[in-house]
Amino acid sequence: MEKIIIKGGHPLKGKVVVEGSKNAILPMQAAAILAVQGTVILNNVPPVTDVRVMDRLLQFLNLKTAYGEKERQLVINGSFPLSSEATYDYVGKMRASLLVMGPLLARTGYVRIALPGGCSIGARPIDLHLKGMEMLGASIKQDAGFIEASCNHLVGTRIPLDFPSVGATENIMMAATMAEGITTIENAACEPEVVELANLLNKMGARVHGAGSKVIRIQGVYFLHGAEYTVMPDRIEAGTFMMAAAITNGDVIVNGAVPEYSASLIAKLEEMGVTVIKQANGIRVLGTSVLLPAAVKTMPYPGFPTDLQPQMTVLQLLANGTSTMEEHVFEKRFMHLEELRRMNAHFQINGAVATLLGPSHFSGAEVAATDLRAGAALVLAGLVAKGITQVRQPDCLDRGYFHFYQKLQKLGAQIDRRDIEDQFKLTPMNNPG
Ligand SMILES: CC(=O)N[C@H]1[C@@H](OP(=O)(O)OP(=O)(O)OC[C@H]2O[C@@H](n3ccc(=O)[nH]c3=O)[C@H](O)[C@@H]2O)O[C@H](CO)[C@@H](O)[C@@H]1O
Ligand SMILES: C=C(OP(=O)(O)O)C(=O)O
Repeated sequence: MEKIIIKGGHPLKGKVVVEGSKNAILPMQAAAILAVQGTVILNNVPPVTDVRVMDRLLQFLNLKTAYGEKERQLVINGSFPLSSEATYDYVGKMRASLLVMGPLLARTGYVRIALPGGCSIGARPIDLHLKGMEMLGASIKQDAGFIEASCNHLVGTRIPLDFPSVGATENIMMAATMAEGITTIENAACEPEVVELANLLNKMGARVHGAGSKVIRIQGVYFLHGAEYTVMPDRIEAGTFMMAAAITNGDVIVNGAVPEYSASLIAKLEEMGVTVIKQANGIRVLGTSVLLPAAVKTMPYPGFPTDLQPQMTVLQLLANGTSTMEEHVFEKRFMHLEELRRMNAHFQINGAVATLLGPSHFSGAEVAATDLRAGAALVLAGLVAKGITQVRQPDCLDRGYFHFYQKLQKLGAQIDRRDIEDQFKLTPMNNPG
């Protein structure tokens, strides 16, 4: 069984380079479905698992994809007749597979996609995606674990979202690029990754206006073509390293981190006594021996990102006093805290609010990563824990971090990833003895 093993107590020092944003790349890969001519070339694409799963799904749909001549370059050619079915093999592995729905519907008029289930951070319904497709004129059927959407052609309309869902905004935006007339998405998600997708779509010939604001207006066009795009740096990876520097009382330059995208995190770090210096190509973070408590609420952008919530709770647990974390995006995103309890964390959870009773003195323990960011939080805790921490299910981290432990090693962390034999094995039921 693979584990990440960490010996805590080493301040991080040096420079780390941030990869391209996973959450920007995934919808861009899906957007390549819309290009009936030419290729979509994406630069700054790390080979994290989620990107590879989306790549396999595109191949399954009959797009031709390849890593390009340049490092971290992905080339996608969708100018072939496409298949329109995404099976549970893909959707079950990664919820973002749902992002092929809008583009496939726009391009082929039909899509059959397995229903994504809930996951370890929440139920994650897809009603807003479906409502958007329906309002554009698709008829939706649900049967045998699949959603089927079909249309003669899509027609632009006004689509108010009950919640500024990132995925629904992206899916509807992609579907609307080739709809007849104008689509207006109201209460749209304002995340930088949505802006990135709009920029790529516009390079492909779409007419998307207002991305990054609450109202996005899409004027439909007849067809989209290939384009080349360099993806923005991953603000969640950047934030994770900024917090790793802060908790270890380190001094780290996070190269590629964009202050504007990390503004809510920077504000909280400064409130907690951490020094944050904005530089030309990144952000330098200098830790402190005493972290101050803080109250944090996750919110859609530009609020504090839910994808940095588990990592932030580690800082709050270490702070000198009581902090609170309110999770307003996903209803089950405190599972990492139960794992941190094994490491001596003290907290109470009441619905969406976690009260973090600092200062916790972490002691190394064996813990399990329940999802990507939970895994990152456990590794961060391991960096400051007394003794050895072992994090099970490290493949969760591979979904969105490339060379995570190697980058920490380079910054001076005592960390490794090893295959350790499982001592507990049951004989299969059908083969007793
Ligand atoms: C691949 C990707 O970009 N993933 C990000 C994306 O996920 P994702 O796009 O899935 O997140 P959403 O913004 O859609 O979800 C936010 C909230 O809206 C709810 N909801 C969403 C859709 C819907 O049809 N109905 C509904 O109720 C969800 O259950 C959740 O409670 O944004 C999240 C919020 O910033 C991030 O944590 C994820 O890392
Ligand atoms: C929740 C995340 O991703 P996804 O939406 O793909 O599950 C994440 O990146 O933290």
